[in-house]
Amino acid sequence: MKWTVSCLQFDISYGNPSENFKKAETLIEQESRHADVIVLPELWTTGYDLTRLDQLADENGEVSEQWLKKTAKAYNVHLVAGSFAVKEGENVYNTMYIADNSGQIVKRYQKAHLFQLMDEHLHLAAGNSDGSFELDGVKCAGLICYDIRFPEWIRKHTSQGANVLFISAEWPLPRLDHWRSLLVARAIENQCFVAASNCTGSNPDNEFAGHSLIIDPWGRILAEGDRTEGAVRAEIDVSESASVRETIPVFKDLRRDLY
Ligand SMILES: O=C(O)CCC(=O)C(=O)O
Repeated sequence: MKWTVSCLQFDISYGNPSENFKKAETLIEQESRHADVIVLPELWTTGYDLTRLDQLADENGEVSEQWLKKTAKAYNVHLVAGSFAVKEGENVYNTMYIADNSGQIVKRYQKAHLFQLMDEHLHLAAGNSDGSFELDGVKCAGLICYDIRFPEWIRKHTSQGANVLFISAEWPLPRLDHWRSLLVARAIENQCFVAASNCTGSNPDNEFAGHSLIIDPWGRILAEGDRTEGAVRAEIDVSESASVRETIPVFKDLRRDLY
């Protein structure tokens, strides 16, 4: 399977979902002329407006899901739609949605690792299930930002067969070097594609790094953004993941008896 994958990066308007929906839809409309799969950043409708998240969060994901189904179908594109603040009962979850190009929602993943440095644990609840899904018969996983610092969590998904990892983030500029190194490492050690979308711009507390990345299973960077808004796009041949896994059989050589 060959896909053209586009990671969108943009400056999120803080606490302003209607503005962000407009911006995302303009970019999706443009990029859907080229891409089979479009990836969006983390919490892109609200930004990190955590103290107001209780009011801004989407009750049971109703608005997000409706928007997603309509948009994926209208532009005939698979959407790894980044994450949304979704309220369920008393809790707000940092929730990623994936829809296929017919407008069906194929996955909902709630961020498992909350980032204490940005107070996520004070405003959000952590998810307890994994991010594995399939698109066009390709095994994939969708994970969020801080999750990439947990190689065991990523390995769980690639051990289940994921050949493509999609990452949505609001990764701050001061740790841009970590972002790049961790993503390249996750691609090399898991012998899979990584397509990672990160927002640009800033909010009252942070500047964000942009630098969305698409990396192949050998760890080569196929496309990388800078800090300007737009799309970072590359064609990927998903079968390359299996051939790298044959060349260096890391998964066969895992010592599951030792660790
Ligand atoms: O791990 C990091 O340095 C950044 C993580 C982060 O910003 C997040 O998970 O939202």
